[in-house]
Amino acid sequence: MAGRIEDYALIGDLQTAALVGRNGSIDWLCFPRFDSPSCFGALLGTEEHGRWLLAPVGATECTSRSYNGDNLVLETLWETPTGTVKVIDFMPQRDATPDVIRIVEGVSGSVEMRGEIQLRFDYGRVVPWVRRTDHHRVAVAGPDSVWIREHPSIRSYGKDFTTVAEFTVHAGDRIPTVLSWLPSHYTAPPRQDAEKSLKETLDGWHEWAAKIRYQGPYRDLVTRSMIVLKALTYQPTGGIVAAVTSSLPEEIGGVRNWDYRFCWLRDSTMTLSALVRGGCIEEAAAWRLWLLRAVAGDPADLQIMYGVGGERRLAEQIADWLPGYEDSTPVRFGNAAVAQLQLDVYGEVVDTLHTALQAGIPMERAAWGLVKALMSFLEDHWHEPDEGLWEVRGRRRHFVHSKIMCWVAFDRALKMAETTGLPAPLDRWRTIRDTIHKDICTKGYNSALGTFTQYYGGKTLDAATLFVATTGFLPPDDPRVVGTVEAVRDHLVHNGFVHRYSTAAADGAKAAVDGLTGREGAFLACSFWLADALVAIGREAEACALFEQVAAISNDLGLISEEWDPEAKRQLGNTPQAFTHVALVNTAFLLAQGQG
Ligand SMILES: OC[C@H]1O[C@H](O[C@H]2O[C@H](CO)[C@@H](O)[C@H](O)[C@H]2O)[C@H](O)[C@@H](O)[C@@H]1O
Repeated sequence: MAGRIEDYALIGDLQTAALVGRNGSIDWLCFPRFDSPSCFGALLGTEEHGRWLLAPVGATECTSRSYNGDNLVLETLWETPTGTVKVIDFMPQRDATPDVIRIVEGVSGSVEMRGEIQLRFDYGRVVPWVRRTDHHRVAVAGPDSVWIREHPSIRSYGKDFTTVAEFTVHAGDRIPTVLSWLPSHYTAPPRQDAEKSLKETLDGWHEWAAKIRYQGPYRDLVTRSMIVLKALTYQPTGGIVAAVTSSLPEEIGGVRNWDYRFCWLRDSTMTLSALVRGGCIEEAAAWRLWLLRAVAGDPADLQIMYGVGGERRLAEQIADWLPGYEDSTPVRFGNAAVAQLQLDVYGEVVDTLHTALQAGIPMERAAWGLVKALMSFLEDHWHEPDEGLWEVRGRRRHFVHSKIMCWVAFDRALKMAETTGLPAPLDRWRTIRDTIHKDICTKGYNSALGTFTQYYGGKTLDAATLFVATTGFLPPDDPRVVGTVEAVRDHLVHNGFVHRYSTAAADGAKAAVDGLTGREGAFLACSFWLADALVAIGREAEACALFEQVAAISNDLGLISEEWDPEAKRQLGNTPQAFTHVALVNTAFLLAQGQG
């Protein structure tokens, strides 16, 4: 059975990632890309769906674990009655093949170790044929092959479609196992020197993390979040995935299970802004090139998300052979939200291009051409109902947040045109910006309730309306802004955590606004957004207390998923999620500014 979501550690090579449990089991790994089918999928089922256990014989949980500094090299320690052992897990920067390397280090005494490698390709469905060569065990099925190279001191044998390894580690020993993926028609992968790879991996992360500039009281949290955001970046293209997992539930046992291994324009633009804020400029330049390639074509065909290579077809499928995380079904691969209209993404893209310009990345012609094409599309469509940033699966509505972000798109496009002198229909854009503003203030604000609402004419709330306080849409001391911040704080907070909206049916409707059954946890990014809004309206102390309370639920390694169950007190949803880590970084920077 899979562990709790917060039990998992992340290792990755900037093209894919693996999750390692506190019991020493790698329960999630997709080769060769983030969005490839898994070969270890126990996270969404049982060990029969693939995993790699490496732990002392009879051990359940480790004694402690940590990253070896500002990197993704995981060190898991077990203290046993006969001795102490450390397992060092990492994925080296990609060369010819993607690899996972596990080095067992004897710290004191001697410890009996056991490894169990159960490879199950195609999301746990395919049991490969395994054979032995001179130096490897090779597992092959269909397009995939995995090559396992063990240290000579490891005795391994096949049993019940599992490669079992048994060995003793003594103080001072370092015993590596290297697992590499190759397309199945290739011959053996190049031989990896595990210790050399470890040093290169540590050096690579050290060099990258040295760029991070944050001066404030939350250094460790911010640095870990920035490393997570970097790990979610697909290095060959600059695309950024929303999380490394699929179908970790937003409600245990519920249906709200989605695949996040894609590049949402919303999530990736927010990630970019956080990376730029933290001093990582190169990633912004790479992402902009990714964006220009991904969206090339008719602006009317712009999608709200793409594959890491810019792929457009991300069809949603149900994996009915997988029992799901703690029986949460259906398990989905692909994401039907790809076909939705979400008008906010225009604002997020243009806002991020504006942030990049302010950070010194010049606006070249192709990027400005994109801005103009986006604005031209938005001119004709801003007034339409859409599915909004929460990607509702109910009917389209005039979501207030979507409209605010349309206003942001025109506002930032104008700012860029004004500062660069680039050609633009300035008067027309100003007129539309002001028309949108008036539309929102007339139809999206409920004066009886004293707050902006979730959608035009409704009475329900939405934490995304907090953006009225932080985008410059209205001055922060405007009573409508203060009223909205207070309404969210008073009505969407449960046990100290902010829900994005209510999942109960309201406004006389039979179904919930999101069209889904069940409920969900508190959406963690929204708690940080509330903290940002509190800072905007001058309530720093309240913001700081909220930030610290929310940040405290990150796991022992500083990782956070999408949601939090405020009653069961456990993480929910896909992990680690860019949205949450981005929001944490932004709030930490904001609070540091106030304290500086
Ligand atoms: O709540 C229903 C929707 O949930 C997912 O979307 C959420 O995650 C996205 C990626 O982080 C984020 O951009 C979005 O704002 C969130 O609501 C799911 O991907 C959707 O298919 C689903 O309808």
